[in-house]
Amino acid sequence: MTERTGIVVTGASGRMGQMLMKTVAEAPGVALVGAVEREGHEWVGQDVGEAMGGAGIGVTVTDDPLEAFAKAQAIIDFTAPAATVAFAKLAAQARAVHVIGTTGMTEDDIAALEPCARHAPIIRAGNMSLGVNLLVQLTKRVAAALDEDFDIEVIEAHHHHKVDAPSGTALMLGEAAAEGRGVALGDVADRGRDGITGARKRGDIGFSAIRGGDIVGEHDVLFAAPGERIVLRHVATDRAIFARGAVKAAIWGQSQPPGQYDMVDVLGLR
Ligand SMILES: NC(=O)C1=CN([C@@H]2O[C@H](COP(=O)(O)OP(=O)(O)OC[C@H]3O[C@@H](n4cnc5c(N)ncnc54)[C@H](O)[C@@H]3O)[C@@H](O)[C@H]2O)C=CC1
Ligand SMILES: O=C(O)C1=N[C@H](C(=O)O)C[C@H](O)C1
Repeated sequence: MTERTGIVVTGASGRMGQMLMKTVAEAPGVALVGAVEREGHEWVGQDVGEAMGGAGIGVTVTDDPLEAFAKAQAIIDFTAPAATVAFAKLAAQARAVHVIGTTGMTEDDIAALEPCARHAPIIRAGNMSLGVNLLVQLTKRVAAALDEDFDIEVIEAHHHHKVDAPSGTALMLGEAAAEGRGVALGDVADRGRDGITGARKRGDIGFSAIRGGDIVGEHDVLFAAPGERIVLRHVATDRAIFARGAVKAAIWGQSQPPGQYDMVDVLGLR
C-alpha cells in the first residue's frame, strides 16, 4: 500500500480552510493530519469535524503550528500575510512542502520566503485554479501580439469580506500582460483612480476592483483599442476549484527539490 500525503490545513475555520478540509477528505492519496487556527480562536481544542458541524474525525484544532507541521508532508495555507511568513519558517524547519494561497503579501513578505525555500519546496499562487492559470498564459500571448494601441485593463470582482485589492489573481494577470509586452508591471501599473486623474497614459496597465455580496471571484482582462475590444474572462463559481489545485500542488511538491514554484509549474502550462 502506498503512503498517503499527510496534510495540515492552516486557517482551518476560514472560507478556504473549510473547503480545503472537505477536498482533502474526498481526494485519493492524501489525509488530513492537522488543522491550525490562530491563538484564542473558538475552534482550538475541538475536533475539526465537529467544529465544522459534522462527526468527529480524530483531528484536534491546534494553535501550535510547529507541533502540527512535524507530522505532515505538506502544509496548505490560505490565511493572512503575517501568518504565512511565520508558517514558511516552520514548514522549512519541518521540511514540509508549503502550498501558499494567501494573497496581499508585500515584497518584503515574499522576500522572506526565499531562505525558507532553500529547505523545502514552496508553491505559491494568487489563484490555484486550472482556468486562471491557463488565462495567465493566454493573457501573456495576447499582450505580446498587440501593440500599445490596445489599452490593457484588469477588472476583478469579489465577495464583501475580501481584505486585499487588487486581488492576487488580478496581479498575476497584470504581471502576465506586462511580461507579454516586455515591460515591468511596477513601471506601468495604474491602481486606484479617483478624482481628476488626467487622461489614461499610453502603455499603462489599469486595475479596478469590485467588492460585493458573495461573489467567489471574477476576472476580466480587457484589451481596448479604437474600434474594437478583446475580453479574456474567468468566472469562479465554487471555491472547490482553488482547493483542488492546492491539493494537487501538495502532492506534486513532494517529488520536487527545495525551491519556489507556482501553479504554472504544477500544471505543466509553461
Ligand atoms: N490562491 C488562491 O487560489 C486563493 C486564495 N485565497 C486567499 O486565501 C486567503 C484566505 O481567504 P479566506 O479563506 O476567504 O479568508 P478567511 O478570513 O475566511 O480565512 C482566513 C483564516 O485564517 C485564519 N488565520 C489568520 N491568522 C492566522 C494565524 N496566525 N494562525 C492560524 N490561522 C490564522 C483566520 O482565523 C481565518 O480562519 C486570502 O488571502 C485570500 O485572498 C482565497 C481563495 C483562493
Ligand atoms: O479572497 C478570495 O476569495 C480570493 N482570492 C484570490 C485572489 O486574491 O485572487 C483568488 C480568488 O479570486 C478568490
